[in-house]
Order: sequence, then structure tokens, then C-alpha cells
Amino acid sequence: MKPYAQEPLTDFSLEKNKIAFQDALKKVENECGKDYPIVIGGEKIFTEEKIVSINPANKNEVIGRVSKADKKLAEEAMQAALHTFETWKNWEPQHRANILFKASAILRRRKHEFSAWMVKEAGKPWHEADADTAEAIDFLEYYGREMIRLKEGVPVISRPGEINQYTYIPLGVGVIISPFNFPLAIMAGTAVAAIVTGNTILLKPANSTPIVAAKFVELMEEAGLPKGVLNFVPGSGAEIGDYLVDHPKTRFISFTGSREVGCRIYERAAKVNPGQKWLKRVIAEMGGKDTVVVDRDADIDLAVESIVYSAFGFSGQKCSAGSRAVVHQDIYHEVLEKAIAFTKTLTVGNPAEGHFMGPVIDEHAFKKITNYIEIGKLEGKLMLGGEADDSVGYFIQPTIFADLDENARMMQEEIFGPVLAFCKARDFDHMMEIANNTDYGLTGALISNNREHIERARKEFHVGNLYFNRNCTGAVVGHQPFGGFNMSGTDSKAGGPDYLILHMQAKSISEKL
Ligand SMILES: NC(=O)c1ccc[n+]([C@@H]2O[C@H](COP(=O)([O-])OP(=O)(O)OC[C@H]3O[C@@H](n4cnc5c(N)ncnc54)[C@H](O)[C@@H]3O)[C@@H](O)[C@H]2O)c1
Ligand SMILES: N[C@@H](CCC=O)C(=O)O
Repeated sequence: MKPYAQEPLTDFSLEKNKIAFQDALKKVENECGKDYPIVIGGEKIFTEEKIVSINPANKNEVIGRVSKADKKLAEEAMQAALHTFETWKNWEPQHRANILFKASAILRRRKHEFSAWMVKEAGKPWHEADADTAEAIDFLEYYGREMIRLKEGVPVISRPGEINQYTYIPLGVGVIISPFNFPLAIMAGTAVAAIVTGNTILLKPANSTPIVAAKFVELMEEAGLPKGVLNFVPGSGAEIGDYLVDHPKTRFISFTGSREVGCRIYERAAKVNPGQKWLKRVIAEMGGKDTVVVDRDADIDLAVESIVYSAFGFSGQKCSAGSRAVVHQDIYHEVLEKAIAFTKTLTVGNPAEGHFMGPVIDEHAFKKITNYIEIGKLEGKLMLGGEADDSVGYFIQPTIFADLDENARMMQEEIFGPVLAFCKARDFDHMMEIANNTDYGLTGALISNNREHIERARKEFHVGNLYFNRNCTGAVVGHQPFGGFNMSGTDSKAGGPDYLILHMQAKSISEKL
């Protein structure tokens, strides 16, 4: 087997790639509007009540309808997962990994098609959708290999007269709850990490992107995943989310999403309910308020590019988004002016037409972000953008505010939209102080040519993913394991060497000879 290598991204400047992607978009457009089932124990169930998925760039376009699970169906899914766990846990790890490799091969063949679904359903621009699909392939390839690495456990010391063994065994039934913003990569990555380690799962996707998830469930079936390993239960977070989190047979929960929901899950999962005989494990990867810090002697053009791409990639809807630029006072105005000029070159529009930025995900996000723009007008100076139009889709122009106080709401709260706040810093001490002054601790970047400051930031900049002289988004599986500190979550480091172990329990076995 070849060593793991990152899936290459598509070069859309090549005409043949552009045409192939346009063809995929046409294919997907022709397939829009279909119904998708709940899947329990391999059985496809269509219900009356549906989650209707719409195109955020065109509210009149229905992407598809997914059957909606209620508590009764969630319970059936739990029973199917419990039943299947008894056989799946005994599958050879290599055989479980082989299913991931097969799934990866299918996904690679249908790469543009999956990306096109994300353009339509999540409003992802081409290059962002392509990166999302590539990351999903990376998770399949990386976790498959990781399971093979861990299958014998790790060596421990044996004294004369005894043999000691230290191995990892699966946990049980896991509930996987995923966000809308990486509808394929995070949904698939969290699901297959749980599956390849021998657990069975209930997958609850985000309600704005259930079609991408439904397509992935079909793909896993095609890859040979036995019935009942992956049970697909789209539904209301409040109804079936709570039900499954509270369920006494739930062994672990792998959640990615907002701080609010993550904290709710963490708290509920801590309660031991009647019939429960373990403490639930919770992986919770939550929000961020991430900073690009620009030092006095930074390369200004690099700083500008890093700030703008970190802030506005996928309309700022990344937990890693650099929504704060903290700039040394001596170069503050130059960086601000250049960032405004650079942002003006970005195009905003229907992502199917190849714009840099598309819409935000839905009406709720649109209202929340536009409300923050009003707060920004009170707290700072509006330098660019601020316009929003939801007549056709949920479009918000890239927006820049200047001169924010370091403790302003715009500098502290996750907006999750294309809104960037600039804040001036006196010196490097002040920069580090501001960089660490939120409840979060997910990503951050320092743009600097000062080696002493880089070394100081390595220790002092308290984030799970720290970058020097580049943007603070775009972690690569196997290269930059991803997860945050503080209120950004449990620092699980998806795509890293410690991740699979979170889905297993270690067993120490000693035999006296
Ligand atoms: N740290 C990371 O790795 C990471 C990655 C991606 C997104 N995020 C964060 O996710 C958020 C954006 O995603 P979102 O808007 O989909 O988040 P969200 O918290 O609104 O929803 C996430 C998931 O939780 C479900 N949910 C809602 N209420 C629930 C409940 N009571 N019980 C169980 N599940 C429930 C939703 O239906 C959805 O599937 C941002 O805060 C972003 O920073 C974090
Ligand atoms: N892993 C992604 C962010 C995931 C959250 O939205 C990145 O590194 O940009």
C-alpha cells in the first residue's frame, strides 16, 4: 500500500477541468428535487415529513427532500446499531479499512459530482467545494491507514514470566452530529473515523446540507459497508439530537458545530441515565474567533493576502476563519487600505457561475450576520461592504470594520460570515495579549519576519492550529491535525495520529507464564 498523500486540488484554470466541472453541475442540476430516505439497518425508509434542502444562492431551487426521523425512528436506528455492533466489532481492522479505501476510490471517480452538490446545496464556490471533497478523500485514506497502524495496539514492556499486551477495542454505538459548512469532509471524516475503529453509528447531518450526506451514505453502501453500521437519521437537533445524546445506550458522541450546541451536548452527555453503564465520551469541536496578527516588519502583501483569504473564504463560514486582523500600529493604515483594495477585487455571486464568494447558508445566518454588521457600525468604522441582499439568495458583501476595541463584541463573538474586524496593537506584547483574549482558541496566524517574535508566538499564541506567514484556514489531513483549545472544543485533532484512539478503549492484558 502506498503511503498516505494529500489528494491534489483541481486546477480550474485548465479548460478541461473547467468543462468537467460544468458538466458535473449540469448533471447535479438535473438530479435536483429528488427524495432521499432515512436508512436504518440497511432499510430505506421514506416518511411524510421531510427536510427540504434549498439552494442558498437561489431560494426557489429545491436541491432535494430528505425524510425526517422522529424519536421512534431514532430508537429503531439505535436498536439496529446496537445489534450490528455485535458483529462489526469483530471485523478485522484491515477489512474495515478496505471499505474506506474502496469508498475513497469511488469518491475520487465522482469527485466533481460531489463538489457540484456542495456548490448547489451549501453555496460553496468551486475551489472550496473541490477542497472539501479532496479532504473527504484524505480522511478516508488517512483513517484507513491509521486503523491498520493501530490494529495490534502498541508495545508495552513484558518482564520475564509474563506477556503483556496493550490493544484498542471499539466503544459501541456512536452518535455523529455534523455541521453544514464542511458538508462532506467533516460529515464523512467524523463518520468513518467512528466506523473504521469498529463502532456502529447514527449519523445526523446538518439540516441545511442533508443531500450531500445522503449521497455519501449511498456511496458507503456501494463501497460494501454492511447494513446497520451506518444508520442515517436526519432530523431536528432539538428532537432527535437530544434524544440520542441522552440515550443510555449511546456510548459516545462526535459533534462538530457551534459552541452553544456543543456545550449543551457536553452537559447532557454527562448525566448518567437509567440503564446506562458507562460514562459517555464526547468529542466536541466547536466555534472559533480566529486572528491574523501582523507584526511591524511583516511582508505587507503577504499579510494582506493572508488576512483577506482567511476572512472571506467560503464567506467566512469556517470555524478557522480569520475574522480579526490585529496589526502593529506602525503599519496598520497601510495594511488596512491594501486589504480593502484587495477585497474589492473579489467577486460575489452565484457560486455555480464561478465566483470567489457565494451566499451565506440560510435565512437564520443572514439575519445573524446582518445584525452583527449593525453592531459593527456602533463599535467601529465601516470601511467596506455592509450591503446584504436576500431577494434571490442570502448574499452579503465582504465587510471590513476598522478601529475596533480589543474587547468589542465584534472582536469577541463568532459571527460566522464575511465580516472582518481590524484592531490596532501597540507592540508585540499587546498583539499576543489581544490574540489570546477570547474564550476560543482554534486557529491563528502570525505574519512576521522577526524570528524572536515567531519563537515567542510558538509558545504564547494559545490556539490549537497556529500558522506562520500564511492564512489561518485550510488545515490538511495528516499535515496539520485540526482542533482547538478552550471553548473551541475538546481538541480532538481530526486528521491526526491521536484521533482514532478517541473512538476506542485501550485494553491491557497480562498473562503469567
Ligand atoms: N471546530 C471545528 O472543527 C468546527 C468545524 C466546522 C464547524 N464548526 C463550528 O460549527 C458552527 C457552524 O455549524 P452549524 O451552524 O451547522 O452548527 P450548529 O451547532 O447549529 O449545528 C451543528 C449540528 O448540531 C445539530 N444540533 C442542533 N441542535 C442540537 C441538539 N440539541 N442536540 C444535538 N444536535 C443538535 C444540528 O442539527 C447540526 O447537525 C460554527 O460555530 C463553527 O465554528 C467547528
Ligand atoms: N479544517 C478547516 C476548518 C473546519 C471548520 O470549519 C480549516 O482548517 O480551515
